[in-house]
Amino acid sequence: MLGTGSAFAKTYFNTNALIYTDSHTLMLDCGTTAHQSLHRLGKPLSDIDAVLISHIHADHVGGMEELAFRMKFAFGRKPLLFVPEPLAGPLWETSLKGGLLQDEFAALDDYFEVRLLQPGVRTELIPGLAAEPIRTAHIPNKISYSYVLNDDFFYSADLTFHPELLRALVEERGVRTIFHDCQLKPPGAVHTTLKELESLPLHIRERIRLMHYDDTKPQYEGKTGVMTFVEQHERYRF
Ligand SMILES: Nc1ccn([C@@H]2O[C@@H]3COP(=O)(O)O[C@H]3[C@H]2O)c(=O)n1
Ligand SMILES: [Zn+2]
Ligand SMILES: [Zn+2]
Repeated sequence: MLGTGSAFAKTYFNTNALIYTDSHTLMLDCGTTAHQSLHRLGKPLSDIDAVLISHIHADHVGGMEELAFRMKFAFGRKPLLFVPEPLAGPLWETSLKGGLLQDEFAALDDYFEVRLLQPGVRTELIPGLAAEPIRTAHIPNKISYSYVLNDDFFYSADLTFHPELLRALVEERGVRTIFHDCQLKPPGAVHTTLKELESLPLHIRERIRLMHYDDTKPQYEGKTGVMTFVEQHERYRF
């Protein structure tokens, strides 16, 4: 995990991840703190082959301009950009265009090898990594996706509580691990609260790990039962 913090956490980097396969490295969300986190890890940006985006908030896409510029002008290449089709237009028009537009560079594919994903469709992104975007509720009328990775790992990104989805993932689809955003103190508003997650049955809770938490997280350590915290700069196998 490049980070496990909430959007405004100061002691944790943004909840972004590096996913390693045998041959590639993919970044899952590239927020404002992503490059600082990579630097802290001693991980060169040139090691990144691909990026996958969940939604347009700075803690998830705020590092995309730096990624695009450095890849293009420092390394002379275009990383793969996997993005659900409905998000591709808004990603350029409402987020990246302001910084990246210059005469001859006027679209996402001037900076990235763009691969459009279809919501609800499982696609192999790179050898050994398949992703299915699931449109999930975060902020009313905001396009936002969670991902099922390799059929048995669910990454919520930012999600308001959706117990039926979690139940279906576990009971019908055999998802074994859920990395879920967790707002420690209510109200959740645009995220899922710890209290909401604690209301789930044990067989679901025991698959959940908590991420996207605020700076008060140390006060909750050891108090979240079977749902333990995901830690930044730790590696997890799935
Ligand atoms: N309607 C909204 C919109 C945003 N927010 C806060 O801003 C953050 C943006 O990044 P996030 O990780 O989605 O978390 C959001 C809320 O903290 C919020 O609390 N209510
Ligand atoms: Zn967020
Ligand atoms: Zn968000």
